[in-house]
Amino acid sequence: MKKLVLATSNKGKVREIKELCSEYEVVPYTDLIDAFEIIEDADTFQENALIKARAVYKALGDENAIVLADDSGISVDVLEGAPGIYSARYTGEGADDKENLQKLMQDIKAKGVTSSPAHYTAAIAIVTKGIEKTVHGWMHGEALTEAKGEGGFGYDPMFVPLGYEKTLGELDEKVKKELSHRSQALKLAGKILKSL
Ligand SMILES: O=c1nc[nH]c2c1ncn2[C@H]1C[C@H](O)[C@@H](COP(=O)(O)OP(=O)(O)OP(=O)(O)O)O1
Ligand SMILES: [Mg+2]
Repeated sequence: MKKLVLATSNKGKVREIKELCSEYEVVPYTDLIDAFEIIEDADTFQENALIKARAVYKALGDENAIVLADDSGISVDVLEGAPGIYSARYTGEGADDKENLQKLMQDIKAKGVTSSPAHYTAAIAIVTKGIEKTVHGWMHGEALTEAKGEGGFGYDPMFVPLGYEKTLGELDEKVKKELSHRSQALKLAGKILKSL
């Protein structure tokens, strides 16, 4: 079984990527080396995913390692696409998921609406010997001003996927597994991984 090293410290991502890449041995990099800070200072999901994958590839010091990074976030139409690449830092550096979720609901409410069209983006970067590739996936839907359910992570309790009436916090995890930005991007990443 080919080993994929994940350049992430987000447990929700690790859980989902393990589920979605079951034909690989998926290992978070922190199982192999000490966690270190990676500054995600680019302007796009794509570049930030590459920054993470390159940093971990270099730190591992194993040229045959295959490293996969995910940079993702939610963009809300009524907020002109915010928080976008700043989703993890919406309430500041070191913010937690709950604080970010509360702020996003408040900011939508402050626009005088109770929901807004929104979408998640995931950029996946794959870095290995002589190769750097990126792909994207999206999930469209509606961002609510009310959090419902405990499923998923991050902004999922306030996000209703297009075609559904419940949030990702409430829906069976199979729905997210099928539809998510991450699963769409990983389907494409799978084609790259097969060619390695
Ligand atoms: O499926 C998702 N369901 C809910 N929320 C999500 C999802 N996907 C991304 N998000 C949110 C969480 C975080 O606020 C930001 C990702 O930020 P992002 O920098 O890519 O990840 P992170 O800092 O948590 O971990 P790391 O950089 O180590 O991979 O978007
Ligand atoms: Mg991050």
